[in-house]
Amino acid sequence: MEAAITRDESDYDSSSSSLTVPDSSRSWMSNLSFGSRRSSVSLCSVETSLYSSHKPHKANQAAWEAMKRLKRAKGKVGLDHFRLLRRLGSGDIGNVYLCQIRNPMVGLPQCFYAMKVVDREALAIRKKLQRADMEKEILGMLDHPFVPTLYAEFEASHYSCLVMEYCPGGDLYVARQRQPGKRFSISSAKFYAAEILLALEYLHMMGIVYRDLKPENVLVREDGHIMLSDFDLSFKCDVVPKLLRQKPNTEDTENQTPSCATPLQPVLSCFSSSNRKKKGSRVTTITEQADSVGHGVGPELVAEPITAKSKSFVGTHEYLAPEVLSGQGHGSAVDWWTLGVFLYEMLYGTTPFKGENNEKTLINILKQPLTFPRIRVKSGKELEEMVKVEDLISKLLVKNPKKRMGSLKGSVEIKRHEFFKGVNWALIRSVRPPEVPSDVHKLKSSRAHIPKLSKEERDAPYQIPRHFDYF
Ligand SMILES: Nc1ncnc2c1ncn2[C@@H]1O[C@H](COP(=O)(O)OP(=O)(O)OP(=O)(O)O)[C@@H](O)[C@H]1O
Repeated sequence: MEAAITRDESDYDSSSSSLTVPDSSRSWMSNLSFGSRRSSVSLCSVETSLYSSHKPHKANQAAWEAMKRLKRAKGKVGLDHFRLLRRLGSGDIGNVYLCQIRNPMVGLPQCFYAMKVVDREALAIRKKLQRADMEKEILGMLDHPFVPTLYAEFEASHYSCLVMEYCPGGDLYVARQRQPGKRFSISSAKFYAAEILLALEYLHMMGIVYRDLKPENVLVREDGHIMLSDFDLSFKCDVVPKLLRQKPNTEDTENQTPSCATPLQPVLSCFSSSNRKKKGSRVTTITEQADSVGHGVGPELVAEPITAKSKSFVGTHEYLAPEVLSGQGHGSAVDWWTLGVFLYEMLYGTTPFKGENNEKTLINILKQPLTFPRIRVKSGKELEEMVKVEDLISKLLVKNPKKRMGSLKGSVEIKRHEFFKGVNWALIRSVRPPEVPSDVHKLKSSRAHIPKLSKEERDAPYQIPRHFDYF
């Protein structure tokens, strides 16, 4: 139960405290609550939207098809076209609602969407508008099975609305509470960590440093696979893919000295050509292609924004990397640190440097050596797996970012670790996940469980004045 802090010095333009709250009255959409769990806060910079209507990964999805048809029929999508069903959650910058298209498309199933609604005026007062704009810009660029699809975006009055893929399975923080001893099994933790690793790999290739990995931000989709959410703390940078030549059969990635070959020309792409030309999206390869070179002995493709630097103090206390705390500048290696903290929390039910209070947690992150609690294992096989995962976590939680696993060659180094041996990276999205949300069918067939908003709110939500209670 921890709130996060933010100080901002480089990629964002304001140094205002993240916990400053305007004294204001707003409508239903601003009815935000704070501090339900560990939350994260910061500010970020505005750039033009890269929203793309070309989403190859969603080509056969009914929700995407319905949205395309709606756009074709109406010309422009707006709030009037949606029926809001209930609030799914709220965070530091907005509320998220479950919604449906008002008039279902003939021949298509009625689909659910998640609509994130941000009060632009309120955020401007709190100097957090740029965070919302950054999130919108980043979401518009994404097209990957483990990150959200932005189906539509529009403004309504002073609200900004993002219509995204809906995840009915909740988040991994809640899922962890359901596990025996509030800990995931090693195989479940491996599955989730592997999918997150692929999502981070994709983001890094797109020049996006995520910065806010924590179980609360890993949502579970209808099919049980994961979706990273919440991109308002992310930052964008340029990244140029490189081919690293390496000696054959070099298993120990830490001791390799890569030599940089000529930067790879951006010729392979799973992204739209319009995106490719824009700042921050010069990376041009697909995950599977990176996989295939990552396991061979030939040159390795590396698309890691190694030189990207930010000095913003952002994230969630227990997940902050040492270099974020020291304020000397941080880059994509923060995501590999957070992957280590995430794996630790999944397996041990707590984070590795948690102190009695936030201040002590931060000191521990900087000074305390990593230790692992003893947990009972049921078999020799499990013990073996435990040894491997602890080795991986130790390599991810190296305090010096330059020596951290992944900092040099990105995800390929981590994917090759013994713990992930046997993971079929290219086909992981076809593997049966540890849990598949069981109530999805109930949710679909029984509308009685869903609506929580009054008719008045649903019909004209932004006109209803309500108390503004951020905290
Ligand atoms: N696509 C989705 N499907 C289902 N629920 C979602 C979805 N997106 C967000 N939520 C729910 O809404 C909550 C708030 O969303 P989100 O974290 O994006 O808001 P935020 O204001 O950016 O939060 P933060 O304070 O962490 O930055 C989430 O914790 C989650 O429970």
